[in-house]
Amino acid sequence: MRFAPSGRDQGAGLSSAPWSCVGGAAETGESPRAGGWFTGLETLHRVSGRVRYRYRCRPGAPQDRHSIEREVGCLAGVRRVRANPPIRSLVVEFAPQRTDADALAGAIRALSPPGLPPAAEHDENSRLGVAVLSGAVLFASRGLERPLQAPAAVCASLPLLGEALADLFARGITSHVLEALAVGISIGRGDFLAANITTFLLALGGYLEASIERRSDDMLKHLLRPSADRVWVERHGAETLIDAAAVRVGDRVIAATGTTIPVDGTVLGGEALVNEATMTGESVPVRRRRGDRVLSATLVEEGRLRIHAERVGQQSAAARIADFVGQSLALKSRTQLEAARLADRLVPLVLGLAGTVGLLTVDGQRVAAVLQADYSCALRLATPVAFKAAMARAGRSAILIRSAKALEELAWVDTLVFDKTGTLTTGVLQVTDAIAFSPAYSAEDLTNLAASLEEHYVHPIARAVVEAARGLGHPRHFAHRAVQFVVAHGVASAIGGRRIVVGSRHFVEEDEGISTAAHAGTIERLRGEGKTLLYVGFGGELIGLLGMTERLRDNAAETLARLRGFGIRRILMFTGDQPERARALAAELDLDGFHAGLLPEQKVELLRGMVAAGDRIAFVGDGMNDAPALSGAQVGIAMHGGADTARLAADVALLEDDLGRVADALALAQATRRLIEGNFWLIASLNTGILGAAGLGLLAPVAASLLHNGSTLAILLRALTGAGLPRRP
Ligand SMILES: Nc1ncnc2c1ncn2[C@@H]1O[C@H](COP(=O)(O)OP(=O)(O)OP(=O)(O)O)[C@@H](O)[C@H]1O
Ligand SMILES: [Zn+2]
Repeated sequence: MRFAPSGRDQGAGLSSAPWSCVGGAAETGESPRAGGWFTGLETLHRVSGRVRYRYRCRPGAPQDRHSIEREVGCLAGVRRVRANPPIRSLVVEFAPQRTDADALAGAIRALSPPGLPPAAEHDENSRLGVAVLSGAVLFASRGLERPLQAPAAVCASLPLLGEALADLFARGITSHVLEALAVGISIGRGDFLAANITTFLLALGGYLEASIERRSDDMLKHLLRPSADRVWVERHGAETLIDAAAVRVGDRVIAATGTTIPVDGTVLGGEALVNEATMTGESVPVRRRRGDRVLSATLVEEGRLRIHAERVGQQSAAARIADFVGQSLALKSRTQLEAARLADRLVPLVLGLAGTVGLLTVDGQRVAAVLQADYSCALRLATPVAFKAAMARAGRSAILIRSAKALEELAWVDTLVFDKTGTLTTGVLQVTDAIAFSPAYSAEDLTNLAASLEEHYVHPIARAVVEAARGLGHPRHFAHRAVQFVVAHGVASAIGGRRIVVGSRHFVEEDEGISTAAHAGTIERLRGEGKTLLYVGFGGELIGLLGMTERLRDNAAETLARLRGFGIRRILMFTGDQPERARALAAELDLDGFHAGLLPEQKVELLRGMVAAGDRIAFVGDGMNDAPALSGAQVGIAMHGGADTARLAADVALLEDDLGRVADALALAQATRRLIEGNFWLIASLNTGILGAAGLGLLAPVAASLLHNGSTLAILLRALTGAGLPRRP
């Protein structure tokens, strides 16, 4: 049997940092598609700290002992789980001070089955069914005998009535209730055409929305798949890089700074700060060490872990991604929330108007006509549909926009802050100089030494060094101890018992106390040539320098010009590189300012200060050290090809290595804002007109329904087709 790992020791650190699991809805209570794995759960027997349930699984959901024990074992306070599927018995041991049998039962009921497709597809299909049914009724009922028309209309409107009743009990009077009331009055008055048209148009609208929602979900899911295709594992005592697909349960997987953890498992050794935002939405990293559970698709921000793989490949990824997408889609924009709130407030208004008209005129026809027109369905639907259409459009332009909220904020941005390496410059650096100072090492040795360490990391500099070593024709790997990565400084390890460091001058000189004074001349010469320098210190001595060049992106100037054209007031550069390089580039690109020599925390501090001062900032970065900054600005934009951390911390991720996409994203966001504002205006004026005319008795219910629903659909279609949104250039 498997023990829930959190049960081994209820260490203080562990219990204060509950890690989420698949279907961890029980903990967050927020996943929109939570629930439904266990349809029946009966408490059979309980004593302090132990409870036995009889359970029943939803048909089609996983029934195996392993899945059940694993998922239930993830719940807060659970120490140990034993499931016995043949007799449907589930024994759970828990920490009584943290939970009890009833709370646990609630949490178990709220679990969703791992790896099942989200409910959106069912929703879409059933809505299509309803739309087809009501459409058929609409067309057929003209030919029906009069006495058959009533039951047909009632039949077609049943789903609507059901939804309205459910709403009425759960949330009070909503637009669904108004719609049902209007349809009901029309049926009561024998106006079946009006009833059928309304039912059909509402059903069609519902289907369209579900369909676009599913499509944009699918796209996001596809785009968010973790990128790691090669994984370091420890086999027979040595670390080897293997295909992600070849990782097996029981493997010892190594995950280091800047990479996504490729498996679900338990930490065997090492220590790291892991960002579990993909799972929990919480972007403050948590410390993970021996005995802790870690989850695939979460990110190692700093440190290094040896992990015993318990779930690998699709098995772990599928569920994770579904969860993540659910979370990000649940993140509603302010506009969307405001529209929904406004819609709610307008419902009683329409109802009041209908009541007043009814009292004044005692004319059922007028009441039904007034009830046909309300603002809320258009208000409620048009905004999210426009956002999703824009997100889908963005996806086709190789821009992944994480949420409606991100898109909305991007439209308001007035300041852009760029990171340098890999963002304004191409992510590809070239090692041009390898200069050895010690006679014991040749220039080739120097490159090979540095590459032996750098091959373990993802950073443009690391990549350049590894490429340079490959380019030597006979790369040689120096056996070294585990590599330590110091963010924004460099890498360190030990070879033959002596410490080796490769990194910035600050790192080597100030942190490691290795003097560079003896080689000041060479350093100055290379810097004068505009080279980015890497210092190699070994055994406390500077043994050499690697000089690299980087190139501005071809379209950097053009993109910045476009951004200014979109109304961006300020364009800045924040870089970890030296001021000399930064100044030259800033002058070349005519930036409004720059800050150089920054550590990641300093980038965030600067951004926070600017946000506090009222700037609306988008930060564009690519590296793993950019993750904090990406979440520090209103909108974080991650370049393609950057570290996983950047991609997952970002609100907008570019899927092509093209800086121009930043301007495209901004153009799209602004166009979306215009589209939504236009829709607002249309909805308000059209429906006010309809309401007024209906109240004055100028519109029959059929006409009101056609006008209202027709215009609502037209507005939805306008949103859906993204009218006015820029197409992929
Ligand atoms: N993998 C690495 N190997 C060696 N040195 C590194 C490595 N990563 C970073 N450094 C050193 O730390 C410095 C700062 O790194 P950081 O990633 O913060 O900025 P950057 O890549 O130079 O520029 P930017 O901030 O514009 O992306 C680098 O200029 C380099 O000297
Ligand atoms: Zn190595």
